[in-house]
Amino acid sequence: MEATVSLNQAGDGVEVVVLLPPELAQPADVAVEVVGDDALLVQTAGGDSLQVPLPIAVDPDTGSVKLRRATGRLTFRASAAKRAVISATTAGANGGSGSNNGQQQGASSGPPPMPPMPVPVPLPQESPKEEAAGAQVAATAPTAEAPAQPTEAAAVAAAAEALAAAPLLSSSNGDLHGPTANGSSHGAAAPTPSTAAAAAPSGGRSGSGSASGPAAAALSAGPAAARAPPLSLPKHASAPPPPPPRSPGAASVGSAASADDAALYADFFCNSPPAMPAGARAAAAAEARSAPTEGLPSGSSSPDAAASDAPPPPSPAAAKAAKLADAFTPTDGTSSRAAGFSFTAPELPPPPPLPPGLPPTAPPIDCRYLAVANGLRVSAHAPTAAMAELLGLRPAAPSPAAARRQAERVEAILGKVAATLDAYGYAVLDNYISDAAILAARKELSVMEPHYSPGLIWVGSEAEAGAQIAVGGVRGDVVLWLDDAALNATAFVKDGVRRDCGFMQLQQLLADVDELVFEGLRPRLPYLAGLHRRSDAMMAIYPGKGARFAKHVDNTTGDGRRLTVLTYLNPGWEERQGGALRLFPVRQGAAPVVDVPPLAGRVALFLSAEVAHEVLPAFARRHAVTLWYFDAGEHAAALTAARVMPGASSRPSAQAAATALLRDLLADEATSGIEPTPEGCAALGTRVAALEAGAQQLLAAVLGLPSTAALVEAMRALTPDSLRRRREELRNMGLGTQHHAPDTSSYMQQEGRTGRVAE
Ligand SMILES: O=C(O)CCC(=O)C(=O)O
Ligand SMILES: [Fe+2]
Repeated sequence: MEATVSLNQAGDGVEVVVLLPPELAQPADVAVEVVGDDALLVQTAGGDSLQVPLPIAVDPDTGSVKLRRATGRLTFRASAAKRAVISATTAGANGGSGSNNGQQQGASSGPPPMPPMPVPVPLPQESPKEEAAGAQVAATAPTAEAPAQPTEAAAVAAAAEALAAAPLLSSSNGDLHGPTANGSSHGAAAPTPSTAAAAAPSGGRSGSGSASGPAAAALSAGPAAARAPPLSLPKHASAPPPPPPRSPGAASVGSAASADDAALYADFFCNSPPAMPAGARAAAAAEARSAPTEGLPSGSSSPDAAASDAPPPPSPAAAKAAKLADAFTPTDGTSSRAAGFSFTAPELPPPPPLPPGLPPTAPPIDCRYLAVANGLRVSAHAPTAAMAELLGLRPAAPSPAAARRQAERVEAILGKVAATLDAYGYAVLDNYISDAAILAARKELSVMEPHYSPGLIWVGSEAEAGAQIAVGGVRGDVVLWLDDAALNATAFVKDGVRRDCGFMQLQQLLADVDELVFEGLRPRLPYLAGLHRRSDAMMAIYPGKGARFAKHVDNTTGDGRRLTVLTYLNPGWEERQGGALRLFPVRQGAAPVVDVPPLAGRVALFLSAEVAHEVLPAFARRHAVTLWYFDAGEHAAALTAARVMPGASSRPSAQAAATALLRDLLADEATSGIEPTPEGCAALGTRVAALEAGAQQLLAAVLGLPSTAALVEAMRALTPDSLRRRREELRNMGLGTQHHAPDTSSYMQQEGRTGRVAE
């Protein structure tokens, strides 16, 4: 890449022309960030990067960058509000030559600026959210097409207008650092049966489930300032404005990048700090300093303190130690879990009512600002980024003022997410994963798609007893469990054929979600204080054709899962394609049904034991990643219970026989071998009576019967009607049934009974 730079006529903007590599397909592949106060960092998803020094100092929060795909042209503008500052700085920086001359100033190597070429380029079929990106950037600051808007109202209006116009844009004015400025090392989860055989784990990353490779660590080594003190959740004060009345039926959360939410953009991108007068800011800073900081690891400081005192950054070893300590120590909370891991499943308190003043449906929260950091880290995995680092092309840490603003902005977004989850029991985050990261992860997964298997549901009356079976009418997806070994594999073997694979981008995506949960939310919400690990990643594809997942609650038996987190990987998803996640919130005063379309980059969070949900029929291929985060105490109790399970029923043959029978018993009438006729029921009774004892024990436990004798008797007494009813119940899986096995994998492994395909 090459760049030239020139000041515009008014002196409040800079035009940067970057020649992009010809193979660059779309603007989503380019991330641009203001670094320090006077440089742009341009990075492609392929790992190329270029630092462009600017002839003027600018404010990273109020500048914007625009990219035209057709011409590979970038325009950088500083906001009108900053003009005075810019002029003054420019005068100093350029020896008083002034900035209104329009002449080329800080040109680096490369050809002269290209004239604008308004050649539209057709969008690719699966286009990422270009419209949203366009609106976003336009809302950030004035551009050549949208002149400076001095007031908040005007900025909001510009945002709304831009949403309608949606030019071809993609860029970011963002923060190099994620929510807490590091790659997470959490998520080293117990293995779960994986359908992919991880044939050749990569040596360099052995033993680590973390996605934070060396390059990522280098890129994300930011100020610890991003770690904010726990929030006292502003349930009333931060209430977003009520949404406009909606048509009856389920509320739909739409997208945070819609005109309805222009206020959010204004909040985060137009009028972000420093909006407070200097005096008020100082007072707020003093107040923040005196505020209690419990929950913070020792040695960390508030954003303000970090910014003004600029403490030296901790050594990498110290930072790693602090992070590990933080990861495994509950950071807050009043229950016994705060002191360690209790071994009794904690009772969740009854859900509180929705605080007054909040809209019945939680508005989606725009997290693009955080996604910028994610996008940059994704590209950091490429070797060229490491090379840039070595050559000193990477910018130094941002200035203290810029770091403080970044931390404040991150804090505001995370605070909003925590407050929303707290108030509603669910939250929807938009644009948390960048388009580039989504596309990259999908590409990595595409090689595995033939190896997804039908999703299983867990049936059983207790956490420790039951079976996993596939019942298409209940759950129509196919899934691929990716554990640490699979995520680190470089090849897999299936049917004797070896194929290369690699999941760097996916690992980064998972690390970003882990970071959100463990470092963004756990310290802020007492009932998440005990989160200690998460499940393996469950990749799911609903193949279209109306595939769905019936209504259910994820954790009804105290299996340890506290938070369910879904990430959607569907560029260009349209509402008419269905496939919305339908939530059934239970908070008094909240909308009882909320539909969440599976838009790319969207992350939906909800409390696993509280919020029933289903996937509405999907009429296009729908990709999702599901992660469950475990509460340490409840999880330990569930694992202990699984370990003391009696022996006979745990034999593989017993499990297989019970599963086969259950599948027949509960499957669609069309696909089951058991007819709902008197003859069919009689045959069933005979079949159950002939099963091995272990299988009978399992079935009895699954169906909630006290003994194997009771099971045989119940099966003999089954009538066509009661069989139909039982099937119907399962299809409308309600609160009494869970569909995922509790994480008993350590037990399963001891017994050598993992479901792993070892080829
Ligand atoms: O994909 C979704 O939106 C939800 C899937 C789900 O409920 C589950 O896997 O438990
Ligand atoms: Fe679920």
